[in-house]
Amino acid sequence: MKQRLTILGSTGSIGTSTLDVVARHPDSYEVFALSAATQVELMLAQCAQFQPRFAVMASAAHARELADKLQANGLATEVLQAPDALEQIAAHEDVDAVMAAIVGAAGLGPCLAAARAGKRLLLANKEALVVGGALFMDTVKRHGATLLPIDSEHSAIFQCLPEDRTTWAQRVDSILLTASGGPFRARDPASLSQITPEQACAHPNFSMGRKISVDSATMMNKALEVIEARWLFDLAPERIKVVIHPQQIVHSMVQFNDASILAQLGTPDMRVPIACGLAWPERIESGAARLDFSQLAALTFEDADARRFPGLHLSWQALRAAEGTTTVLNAANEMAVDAFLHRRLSFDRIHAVNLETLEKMQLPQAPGSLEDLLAVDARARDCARAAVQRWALA
Ligand SMILES: NC(=O)C1=CN([C@@H]2O[C@H](COP(=O)(O)OP(=O)(O)OC[C@H]3O[C@@H](n4cnc5c(N)ncnc54)[C@H](OP(=O)(O)O)[C@@H]3O)[C@@H](O)[C@H]2O)C=CC1
Ligand SMILES: CC(=O)[C@@H](O)[C@H](O)COP(=O)(O)O
Ligand SMILES: [Mn+2]
Repeated sequence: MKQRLTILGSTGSIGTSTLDVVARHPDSYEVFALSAATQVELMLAQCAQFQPRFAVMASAAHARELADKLQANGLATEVLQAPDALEQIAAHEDVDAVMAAIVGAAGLGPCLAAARAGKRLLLANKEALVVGGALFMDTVKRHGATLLPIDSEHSAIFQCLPEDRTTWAQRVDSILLTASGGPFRARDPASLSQITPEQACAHPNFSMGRKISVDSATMMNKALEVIEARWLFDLAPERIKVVIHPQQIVHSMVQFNDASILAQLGTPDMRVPIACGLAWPERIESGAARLDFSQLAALTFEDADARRFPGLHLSWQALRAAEGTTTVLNAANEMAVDAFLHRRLSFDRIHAVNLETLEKMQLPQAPGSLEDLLAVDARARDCARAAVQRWALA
């Protein structure tokens, strides 16, 4: 029986890598539904190749445009419109697994819908878990969903941890998330105000979407990954460490209480964690190049300089603060990065917007529901929008 897949965000970097792996295994996987925001032409091409039952677009206009093109090409895929349709294709009774590859908090609703339906949830969309936190993990557990990390560091940790989750806490001292340090790791911090979106999106090892690429450059990606790891592996923040490893051959490590360290290595190619998530506990061909140790110059490791990467430490700070603070941090960062990408804010002020939003946002009570979380997210975005305007003019 083939695994029937919904791919949320199929036209993005993770989405297209997922379809690359799926196309290598036509006897094991079939595409049930795809989703995108605005890329109609790419979605049309994906529908022609994989013939999904449904395709979802973010707006009525893009949905109509896709429907017309599908009809003109004699393709039977039915077009639906987000946001309701995203939850529909994530939870559909004819779906076995959902690849969560939408960028940002926008992916939280469909992720929770997949979890409530007890699906195999392949999570790349780290912001959904950063915002959802305890509610996300409780929903997975309560409905018997299977949550598999796709983020390369968290996939590495998952591959190194013992299968028996009940004994992790006693055997694991800490986990070490590796980080590239981004494209400006060795650059003079005084010159960061001049950085352009194109420079910030030039990641040293991976070709990724624009938002995560900027996050890697500020190391806010690693801050989000610390929060993601806290929830995925139920670890206290102080047991989650970060080490800069520019080559990104070691994708992260687990430090056990007998001083052993287990690590997962490989070429920096997202098709490896994607294949791992699709096939787990089996393994399938990912298409990634094999690591040739004779060609490896050196594997180096260094501390993350708090001066150069002030955003990284906001993760542990937010995890120790009032519940909902990580939702505020994520919302502020999404707004600041979007302003930077649209040239309304300089690169070196992304952190200032995040800091100011955290300082100004009051959290009277813990957000206990999705509605509460979305309300905190919306208020934080309003607060961050004002901070962007202030810092853009300063
Ligand atoms: N890229 C990578 O290597 C890695 C990515 N991740 C995580 O995976 C997620 C996806 O990243 P990536 O693939 O790089 O992102 P991209 O920006 O490349 O793709 C995002 C996808 O989501 C769609 N989308 C964007 N906004 C919305 C919205 N508001 N509602 C519905 N769909 C939307 C896009 O549609 P459209 O194409 O039409 O704009 C696209 O299909 C992120 O959370 C990222 O942090 C984690 C590890 C590595
Ligand atoms: C491929 C992946 O998982 C990204 O999160 C990438 O690792 C970015 O890494 P840095 O944030 O360490 O540059
Ligand atoms: Mn990562």
